[in-house]
Amino acid sequence: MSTTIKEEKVTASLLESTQVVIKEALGKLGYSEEVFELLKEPLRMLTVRIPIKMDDNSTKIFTGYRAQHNDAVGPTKGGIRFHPEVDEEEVKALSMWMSLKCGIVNLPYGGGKGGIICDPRQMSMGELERLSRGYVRAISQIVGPTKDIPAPDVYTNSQIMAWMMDEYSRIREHDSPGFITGKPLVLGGSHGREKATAQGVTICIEEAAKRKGIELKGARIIVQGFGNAGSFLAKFMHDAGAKVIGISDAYGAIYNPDGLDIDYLLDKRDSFGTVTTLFENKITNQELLEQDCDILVPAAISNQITNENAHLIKAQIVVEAANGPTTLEATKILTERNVLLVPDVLASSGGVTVSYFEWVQNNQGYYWEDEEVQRKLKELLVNSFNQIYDMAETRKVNMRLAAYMVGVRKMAEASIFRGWV
Ligand SMILES: NC(=O)C1=CN([C@@H]2O[C@H](COP(=O)(O)OP(=O)(O)OC[C@H]3O[C@@H](n4cnc5c(N)ncnc54)[C@H](O)[C@@H]3O)[C@@H](O)[C@H]2O)C=CC1
Ligand SMILES: O=C(O)CCC(=O)C(=O)O
Repeated sequence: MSTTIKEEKVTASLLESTQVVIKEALGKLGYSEEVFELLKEPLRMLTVRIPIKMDDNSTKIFTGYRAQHNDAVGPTKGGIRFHPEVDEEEVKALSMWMSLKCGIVNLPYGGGKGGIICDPRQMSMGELERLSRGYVRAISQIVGPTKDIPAPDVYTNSQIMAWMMDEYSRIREHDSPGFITGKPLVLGGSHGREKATAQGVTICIEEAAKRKGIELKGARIIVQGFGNAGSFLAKFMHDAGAKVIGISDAYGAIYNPDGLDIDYLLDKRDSFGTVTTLFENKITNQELLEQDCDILVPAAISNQITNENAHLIKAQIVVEAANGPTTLEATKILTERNVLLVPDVLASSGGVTVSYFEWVQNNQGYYWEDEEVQRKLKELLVNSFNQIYDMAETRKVNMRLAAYMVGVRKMAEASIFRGWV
């Protein structure tokens, strides 16, 4: 019972704190209160109940959501999360962050996000397939290549995207690769999508390190989370000559000041990003965040750096690969302590950027080489980083507020031009 109350409190504050920063950003840019009223919540939120036949022949009803924040700029876009702690308020906040990411990288989208309350680690492949297909049937009226385009997020992957694409194509009675991104290459996926989030984080780390005068080669890095975002990032940092001294997953953290054997860990991790269960000598996720390092990358879940531990963070640079890992109070504390915080809506925008490239390729029916994807991604993210860093300097605001100011502008302008406010 007490866990439920705590979870509700935490997720409600994710939405509220997003609203606080959006309001401040719009105010700084001179937009009216009506614009805030429009943008403070998603335009649409669908709740669905999905009955699934389980392997033991029982029927289980799963609850899922799809939020569409604002489609003034274009169709909405954003991932689908399969996690036991998914809830409505969190999905709303996640859809709003997607709008900001698309604004920051200047993609022709608004933000969307979906989630199902479930624990895929406890489900068979058959159950997962039926749940993925059931979710698509339940939301099919409001999604589509020109309406709302889903993608992977926590505990979903290219196989789940493939089932969902197949189900949508059957409903519409024509092949619809542009309905969803993050697909396997053979089904119209893009080169580079799997590693895109980590690639974007890497670009942000490189830029932030330059600003802080830190040499990446030899820099000590801690990464919380060893899934899609965290594990690729650990590999990229290791390959760049940095020393990855700590990583974690949902079951704990491992730490070695001399550096971890990243290739071994990558080889041993499972498809849910679990690897620490193989080790006895562990520390907790919270202890990991407080270890001495140069660069800290939260790449797992929200609300990890709070007013309780922000003053204990030793890193000079914090780059948010996860959505919402740092609370507003903690953002203030880190900024006052002169830690360079690269906010989620910028740092994790590499995923949706390459998802956009995938959708463009699906629409054209013409596919790009990996190098082209890498070049275009780098160009966009370096430009976005510079824009936000300069905004923070010239307007004397923290990096999160600067990112919201850059991210919200196009959506506000498009809503005004459409005559919505
Ligand atoms: N996959 C993508 O393209 C994108 C992901 N993100 C964000 O990055 C973060 C990680 O996502 P993915 O790597 O895709 O997920 P994933 O499902 O591949 O991996 C999740 C990782 O987080 C760990 N984890 C789960 N619960 C945890 C807990 N309570 N404490 C510590 N670790 C925990 C898991 O063990 C696993 O290592 C999420 O916040 C997600 O929203 C952001 C942008 C794009
Ligand atoms: O790739 C996408 O479209 C969305 C990725 C996502 O859900 C995120 O950036 O949080």
